[in-house]
Amino acid sequence: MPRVLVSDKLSPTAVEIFKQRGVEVDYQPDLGKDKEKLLSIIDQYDGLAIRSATKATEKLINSATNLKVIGRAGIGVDNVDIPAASRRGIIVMNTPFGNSITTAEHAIAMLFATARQIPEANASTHAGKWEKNRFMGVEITGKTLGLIGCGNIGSVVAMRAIGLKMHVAAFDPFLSEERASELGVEKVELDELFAKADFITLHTPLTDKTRGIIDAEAISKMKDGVRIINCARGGLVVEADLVEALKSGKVAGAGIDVFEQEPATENPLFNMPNVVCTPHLGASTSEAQENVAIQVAEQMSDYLVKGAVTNAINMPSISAEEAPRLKPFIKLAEVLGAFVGQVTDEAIDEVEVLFDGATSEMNTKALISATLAGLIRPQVSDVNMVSAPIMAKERGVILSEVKRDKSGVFDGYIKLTVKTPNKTRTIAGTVFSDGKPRFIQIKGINLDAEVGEHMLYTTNHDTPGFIGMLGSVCGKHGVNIANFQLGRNKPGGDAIALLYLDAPFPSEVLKELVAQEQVISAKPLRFDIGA
Ligand SMILES: NC(=O)c1ccc[n+]([C@@H]2O[C@H](COP(=O)([O-])OP(=O)(O)OC[C@H]3O[C@@H](n4cnc5c(N)ncnc54)[C@H](O)[C@@H]3O)[C@@H](O)[C@H]2O)c1
Ligand SMILES: O=C(O)[C@H](O)COP(=O)(O)O
Repeated sequence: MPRVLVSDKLSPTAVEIFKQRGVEVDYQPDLGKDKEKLLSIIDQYDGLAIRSATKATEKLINSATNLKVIGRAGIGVDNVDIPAASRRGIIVMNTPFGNSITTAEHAIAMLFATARQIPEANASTHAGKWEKNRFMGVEITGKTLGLIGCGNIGSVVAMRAIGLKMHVAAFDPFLSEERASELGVEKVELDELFAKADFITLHTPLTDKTRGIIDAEAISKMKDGVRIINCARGGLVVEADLVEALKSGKVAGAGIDVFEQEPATENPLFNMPNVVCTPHLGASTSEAQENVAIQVAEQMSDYLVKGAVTNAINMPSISAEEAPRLKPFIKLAEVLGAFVGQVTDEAIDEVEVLFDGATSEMNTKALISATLAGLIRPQVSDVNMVSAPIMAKERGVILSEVKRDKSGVFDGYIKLTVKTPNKTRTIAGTVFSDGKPRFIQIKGINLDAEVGEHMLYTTNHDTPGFIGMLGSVCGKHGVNIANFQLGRNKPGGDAIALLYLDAPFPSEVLKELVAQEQVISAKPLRFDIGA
């Protein structure tokens, strides 16, 4: 039974779902803060469920020798070293929608809080001061909200702000004009947003492009008395620059939920006038926490138990419905890759995967990942569908995908073409009704070969006596042949043989075989044909 560690606080519903779906679960909600303890036990788990407190660093990931999936109950995955996870073949999944409304509402709450200085007025009133003249606010009706990042959360913020009679100017390089007009926002460039916004709210991920997007220079382009809200990620706003702008009065207020360093127990923004701070509470409502906990537990269980992939950052999705149908084709794609990977001993320049007929309607991204995994595994054993595309890219492999309508007798098949500096190799295969992969063409030569764990592939001259010679060499050394497939391009031309064996082909027999005049090459192959 797969084992999952929950190392941050999650709704108890998640634990129930894991159990119901056949996953053993270890709920240790404070472990995320105890790096050393987490490091010492992480190798015991197949899955790790986290929020933002657990830092899935390269060190942790490299110690997680059994880990297959990291599930983030929330949106931001900047606390996970995704390249490190991908290199180790670990899927990273998040829950991209479960807390978006809640977070958008927090941003709107910050908008009001900074417009009317509600936290300070509240504290003053509780202190019995009745400072009615001290807290003069601003209306938000008719004001311009500058929205940086108009994705899931930004869009909800925009809709709420429009409902509050604000004008919304949005900067998001990936926002189309159609989507902008559908939302009723004005699509603008960043400098235009800075120039016209009375309030600015951030809703982008933290990336190299967005880090420090609000710094002293950006602030200098803003209206005097602007108010800035950050409920996305610490690091988007340069805190030291914001402090200076608040001191000078250029910025009239700020609502900050996320900080450069978290947990933020000390920060120059603390106790500044009209700076409203919350401890990364954007997603903290009972509704959102229930949503993300249920979703992450379902997604992780589906992956660990059924192989379904949903909302993965580093792997194409495979729905629970398509997983059973796709599984034999994933196996096919892997064995096609594995065949070429085992007969190739030089660098791979180009890979083309052709999907014919029914296979072209399938999840070809997942099938390509599986093909690449099979192709690379003979060189790098620790590779899977997650890490293979990255490894191929790192090695400069040019990848192309071709889809075409049914073109032959098979409902659908996959054909792999691999180019190396000196050779182009092709192999095609399909899945028969028994759910097992078959090789149907090698080097353009048709055949119908069942795929076995142990095989022998030979290329030879098409001359009489080859079959007898091969049979007698095998027989002499006790090599039992379960199945034997032959093919040739033309009489007397290039021929191939593919033998399905009961055991690995002995290396000493291989020497005897390749010494035969008719044999051009002989290569023992091994395929993982397990479930
Ligand atoms: N405070 C919290 O508790 C909390 C809760 C949930 C999410 N978040 C954070 O909110 C952020 C946004 O979440 P989302 O669900 O809306 O993500 P999303 O992916 O749906 O939207 C992000 C948007 O940012 C845009 N973007 C990317 N680079 C940009 C750039 N350089 N300039 C402008 N826009 C850019 C993208 O095109 C996208 O539309 C994430 O970083 C997430 O971690 C915080
Ligand atoms: O990215 C997110 O989903 C938020 O930052 C929420 O973080 P949390 O799960 O730690 O509250």
